[in-house]
Amino acid sequence: MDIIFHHPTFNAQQWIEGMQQKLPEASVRQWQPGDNQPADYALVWHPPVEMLSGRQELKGVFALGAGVDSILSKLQAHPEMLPKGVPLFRLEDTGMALQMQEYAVSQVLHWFRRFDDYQALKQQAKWQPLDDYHHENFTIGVLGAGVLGGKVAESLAAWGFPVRCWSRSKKDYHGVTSYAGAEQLDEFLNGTRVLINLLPNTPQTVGIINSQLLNKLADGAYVMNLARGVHLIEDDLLAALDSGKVKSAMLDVFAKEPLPENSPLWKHPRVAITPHLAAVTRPEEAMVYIAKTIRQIENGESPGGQVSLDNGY
Ligand SMILES: NC(=O)C1=CN([C@@H]2O[C@H](COP(=O)(O)OP(=O)(O)OC[C@H]3O[C@@H](n4cnc5c(N)ncnc54)[C@H](OP(=O)(O)O)[C@@H]3O)[C@@H](O)[C@H]2O)C=CC1
Ligand SMILES: O=C(O)C(=O)CO
Repeated sequence: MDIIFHHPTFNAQQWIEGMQQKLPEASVRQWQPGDNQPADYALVWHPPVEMLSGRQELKGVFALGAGVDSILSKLQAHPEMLPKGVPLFRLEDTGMALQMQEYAVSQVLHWFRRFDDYQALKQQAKWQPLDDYHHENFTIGVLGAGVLGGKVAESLAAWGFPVRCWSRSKKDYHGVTSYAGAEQLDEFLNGTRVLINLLPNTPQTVGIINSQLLNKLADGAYVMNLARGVHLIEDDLLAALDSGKVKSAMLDVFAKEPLPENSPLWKHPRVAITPHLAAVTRPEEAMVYIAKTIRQIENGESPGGQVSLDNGY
């Protein structure tokens, strides 16, 4: 079995040795330009077109992340990159759900306990107890209720918040009210105080967090974007912050990354920023998952994690 690997920043040696150890029968190599020797599987992130083009012999391509938008958009321009019938897999959880839970829970508690307000008061050397917020007025809405969104929603429900989620199909997550489809989006938004985005980037979800949507949230809402920058119209968020409709935002992803130095988001006192690291690929967990999936394919089983090219995620 031959496996080729390409990632612009990961330590290739670590991946080659790790995969080799998990699949001793495999021969794993870092793909180099000009290498068109046969391969059974490809592990990739931002793959060059020529790495995958015409490789009809592949039994599977593994994206080394959860979101496959960058690969799918490249495929639009270069359909030959994924020969017909070759399945594309992505990482399902592999340690990312826990990271997303840590990120979301810590920030929700930060807002709920009004640490943002106390930080602002501290700047003015003001000792001033504020009114408590109450769980019943702190409804959390998670846009996108898949592998990551579902777990984030459940972890917040465990803290006693009313939690709802929105997805294409109905869900049955513990302590979480499920809304599904475009026809239930308004109902989902109505009363949502904290909006957390964990949708995939698809033609249906681009620009979904815009002024129309923000205006449907509860007054003084909070917005957390953990999915993709293109989901959020940054100017609309800034307008909603300035009008007071949105009280604060925590953003991990941006329309342009790295976020340009002249972006007004950097200086906004009620916007917090992290550089796209809400959940990163954990090599060990990812390799265990990929090796397990390869074994399932080799045994003629149908593994999970296959991307639907029709749905775009
Ligand atoms: N900031 C970061 O560091 C990271 C960001 N991400 C981002 O998080 C995203 C989510 O990951 P993951 O949870 O694994 O993805 P999943 O595919 O498991 O979940 C996607 C969810 O979105 C829902 N959805 C998709 N399209 C629509 C639509 N048009 N209307 C309503 N709901 C929709 C799906 O509904 P249904 O369940 O019904 O299909 C599903 O619940 C990734 O695509 C990636 O962009 C991921 C990792 C790290
Ligand atoms: O896995 C993903 O989709 C990511 O965004 C990782 O940073």
